[in-house]
Amino acid sequence: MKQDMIVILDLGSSENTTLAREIRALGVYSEIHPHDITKEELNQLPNVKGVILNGGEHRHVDGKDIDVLPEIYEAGYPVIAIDHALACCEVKLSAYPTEEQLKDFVFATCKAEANWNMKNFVADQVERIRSQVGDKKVLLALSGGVDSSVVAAMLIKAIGKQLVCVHVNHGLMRKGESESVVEVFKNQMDANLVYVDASERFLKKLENVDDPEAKRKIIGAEFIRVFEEEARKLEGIDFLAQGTIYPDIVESGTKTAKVVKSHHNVGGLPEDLEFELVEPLYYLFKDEVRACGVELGLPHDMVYRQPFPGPGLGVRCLGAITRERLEAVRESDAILREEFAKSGLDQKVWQYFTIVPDFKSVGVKNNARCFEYPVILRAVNTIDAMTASIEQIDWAILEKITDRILKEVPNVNRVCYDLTPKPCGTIEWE
Ligand SMILES: Nc1ncnc2c1ncn2[C@@H]1O[C@H](COP(=O)(O)OP(=O)(O)OP(=O)(O)O)[C@@H](O)[C@H]1O
Repeated sequence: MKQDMIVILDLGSSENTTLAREIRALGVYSEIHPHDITKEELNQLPNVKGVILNGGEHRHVDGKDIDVLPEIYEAGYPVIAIDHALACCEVKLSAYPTEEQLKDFVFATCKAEANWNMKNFVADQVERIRSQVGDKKVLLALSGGVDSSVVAAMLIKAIGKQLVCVHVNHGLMRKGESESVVEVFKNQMDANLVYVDASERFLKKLENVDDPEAKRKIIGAEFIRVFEEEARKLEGIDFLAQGTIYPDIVESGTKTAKVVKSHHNVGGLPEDLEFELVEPLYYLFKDEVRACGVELGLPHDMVYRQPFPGPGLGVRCLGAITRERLEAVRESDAILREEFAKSGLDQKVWQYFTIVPDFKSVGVKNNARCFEYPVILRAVNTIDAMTASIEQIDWAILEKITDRILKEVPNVNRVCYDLTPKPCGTIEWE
């Protein structure tokens, strides 16, 4: 293993991730572990140089104060405590450490080296994956999104053709998206890729369904069904890889934090399909996942793309999905993305897309009355997706996009710009 590690033990602080990130910012790898980790478990973690007992406002759990096991102090590592007056170590800080205090502990006391970088992380993960998997096969659901793409690239590097990727085209992908998964993974990286075109099947299931929640449920359940069918066709698979990332774990609730939301990746597979999990991005934050993707040689567009909802364009084709309107969403979205890239807005705006509602309005085209759909543009900025503000797009760019959509997208005769911030409008319309 190439990187030194500082272990943070979670004793109810709400700043565990902030602390982990600050230590990583010093160039030293850091992981958060539960307060009741045993000495043996701690000793099994690679290259531990020091331990931080991170106390805080949630230390009182189920009527009593939680604490680390006394044996932790005998594990042979330097220990520092934050906001934990009863800790049995020399250095006890009453409040969150300053940068100087942190540096002093990490470098002077623990003698950790600043050797945390993506090159070393990838090298360590490749080694871990090889020893976990041996000569067995691993299955991965590859959406083409950032997380599963980086997992795929990592596993291809570690075990090559022992990885089987399954990409499901549910017909709700953006223009060119499934094609780019095939191009990058099958053609360029020579991966073992199973491409399933299930568009017809999804569209059939979604016919006449106009309730947004019902649409999302059908898409999710159908995805699991298709993936399960493919998994059953394959033989001798022992592992399932997932793009679980650190915020998924932290948000799912540690032993002291209240559950923010439960997160399942490719959850929902039947229990008789028993796989052991491979999760090589488990300890990475989103920006680190992107940096890891770059290190693994993935195209910039794939790694820095904007977030895309699981149900895809299905929630932007409002109401009951029709092929006609789905095409209008896909084509207008492609134009919007192209024009944003040309003007550099793609580097600035967090998320931008188009929506096509299920009603028509009157217009005039080629001197004749027409009755067609509107396209709604949305471009928002946010830090945490809890609130969002509207991007003030240059008028000339809006006009150019409008002009192109009206000329190039069939069945559309009107373009609108959504000026609603969140709250009260959510980012997506459904
Ligand atoms: N069309 C698809 N084909 C194959 N796998 C998929 C597809 N859609 C989703 N998945 C799998 O389900 C996981 C969760 O999907 P979700 O839409 O929540 O994206 P995510 O957590 O942002 O991950 P990603 O960035 O990889 O899309 C993905 O990481 C991927 O493994």
